[in-house]
Amino acid sequence: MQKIPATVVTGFLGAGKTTLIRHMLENANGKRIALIINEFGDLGVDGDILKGCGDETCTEDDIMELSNGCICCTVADDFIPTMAKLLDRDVKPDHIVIETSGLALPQPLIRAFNWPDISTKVTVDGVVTVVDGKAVSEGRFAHNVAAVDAQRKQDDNLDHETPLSELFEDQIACADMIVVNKSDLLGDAETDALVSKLKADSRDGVQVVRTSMGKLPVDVLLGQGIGAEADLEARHEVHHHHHDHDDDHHDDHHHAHDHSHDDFQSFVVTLGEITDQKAFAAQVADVIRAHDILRLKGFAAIEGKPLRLTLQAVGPRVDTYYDRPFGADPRETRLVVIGQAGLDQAAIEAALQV
Ligand SMILES: Nc1nc2c(ncn2[C@@H]2O[C@H](COP(=O)(O)OP(=O)(O)OP(=O)(O)O)[C@@H](O)[C@H]2O)c(=O)[nH]1
Repeated sequence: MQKIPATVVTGFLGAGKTTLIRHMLENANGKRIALIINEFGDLGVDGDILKGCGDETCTEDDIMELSNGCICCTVADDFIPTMAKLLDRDVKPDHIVIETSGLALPQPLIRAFNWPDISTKVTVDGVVTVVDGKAVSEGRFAHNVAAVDAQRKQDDNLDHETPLSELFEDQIACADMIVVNKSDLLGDAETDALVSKLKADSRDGVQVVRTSMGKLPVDVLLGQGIGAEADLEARHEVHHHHHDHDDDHHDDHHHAHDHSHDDFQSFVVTLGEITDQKAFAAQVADVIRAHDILRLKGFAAIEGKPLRLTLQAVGPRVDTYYDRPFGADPRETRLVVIGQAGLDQAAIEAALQV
């Protein structure tokens, strides 16, 4: 049986998690997504917002709420039974998305995926950390710090002393993908600076993407294939020494401008038959690295092979396997390339030629 992939979405109150999840549900292309939401008392209205989205592929039954506070302290009482219920259903979800409050460390939640009944059925596809680009670049980390503190006080299991900056570091340390949201409130230069800083502060290979209103293509958000539960060691808290941001933000005017262009772009590259499968996979990995491509996937026609070679790349990790004969499809190589807007399509096409 194939394991169901689960994506963990974390980030402070107001970073844009619910907005991102809603966008994902509205663009799920028939993928059946189940949601587990970690609500905090009265403050959370996410469940209601999401239930109101009315998407056929995500009915009310597909949304489960955890209401006992801090997810990492209630794993055994709340999270595991909820997960077990979800996995017992006749119609299994294609993907599970777990929205956490972002105040608890994500690490204990990921560890829970190693529990006996869970580990054979689900795998952590990836941890997505949503950040409020505006608040982080101003050194505040959350839009409404008082609201975050109030949320914290509601739960006795959470320590009330750790500064937000440290909780933020833990979210970054645990992330497989960092979404810099609210880029509409930042200038391009500020967004660039934040993206570079977060790339430098995160583990190797972590994708940092920018967007606004959580408009991340579902193909970029889901299907990272990380298997985070087997990779806990890499997610230990890192204690970076952040420089003080205090000097950076007297310049407080909003650079809100209209990003009429999309944040992401995708195009198809068509090639002929490939002679050397291994060399081609290596070439694809090089192109992905050189051009910061987020996803690349498709089918390749390999000389002398009747089956199509499926190619799936997340960042520079390229997976290949033969799936089925070409049948009526033309024997050619077709690859979909997905990245942030501004990809150099001509250069990428040229670099993929064999
Ligand atoms: N300007 C701007 N506002 C945004 C963006 N994304 C979300 N918002 C707004 O920010 C507020 C918080 O967004 P949510 O999606 O509810 O944030 P959240 O992380 O789910 O917060 P909680 O679920 O309450 O923890 C909402 O009013 C959103 O409309 C963005 O990219 N730009």
